[in-house]
Amino acid sequence: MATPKALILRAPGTNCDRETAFAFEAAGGAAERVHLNRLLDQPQLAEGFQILCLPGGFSYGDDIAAGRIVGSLIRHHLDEVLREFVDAGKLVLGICNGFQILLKSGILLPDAADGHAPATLAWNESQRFIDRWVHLKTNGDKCVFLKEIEKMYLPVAHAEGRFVARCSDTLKSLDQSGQLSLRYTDAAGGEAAYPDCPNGAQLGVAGACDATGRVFGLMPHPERYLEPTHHPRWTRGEAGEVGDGLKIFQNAVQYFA
Ligand SMILES: NC(=O)CC[C@H](N)C(=O)O
Repeated sequence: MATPKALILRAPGTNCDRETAFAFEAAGGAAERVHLNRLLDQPQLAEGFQILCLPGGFSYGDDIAAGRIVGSLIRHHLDEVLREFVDAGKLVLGICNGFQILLKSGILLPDAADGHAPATLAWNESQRFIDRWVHLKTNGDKCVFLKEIEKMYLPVAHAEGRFVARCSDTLKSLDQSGQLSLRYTDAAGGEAAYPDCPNGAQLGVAGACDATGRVFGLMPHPERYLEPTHHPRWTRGEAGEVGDGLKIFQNAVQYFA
């Protein structure tokens, strides 16, 4: 098949779109940055892409709540197009602000029958923006982006990253269905307390996927660790031969091989 193409959706305040396009290209794909207004104007543009990626940043200044404004625009104007995109077997990835948008739009976890979202990303328990590197482990094999990944070391940078489910039953059912696919750990791979879990997320959830495993959102930034020199202690020989984040983009591109 031709080289898979990723649509990198940017909005006012997005600031990781170039790095994310670079990551898809480094993984062997093609990428195009498309402004949200263009997609609102011409939703059929999405048809020419196999992957939709919502990159990190502060879309609309994180006003109201991080991801809320783009999430609402998607809900009201692009819901059908994105549902068709997913139903066609394509992939959707949301990184940090993108994960916030995916949850707030209802694209990742559809609203319950009463119209409420099953989960959200709330303010960090510390009430502060946290910028640090974290240890992660995958949970189950549902998520296509995490294929053959067991653990990763990646940076986080967010203020609203605390994964909270609506109630304990919802949390349990998401867990049982394997959708809570990425978790913070301590350096030894065990359960993470603050600051290994930077935000107080329930069950240490750092990333979650939809029921198909083809829509995935995560708080850490895989596009910030593609090359060994991105590692904070690479001069001490602590980096691997490739950055841990690259595999996520490779999995997405190779999904269409
Ligand atoms: N790095 C980002 O994407 C920023 C995330 C988000 N705007 C927050 O601070 O919660």
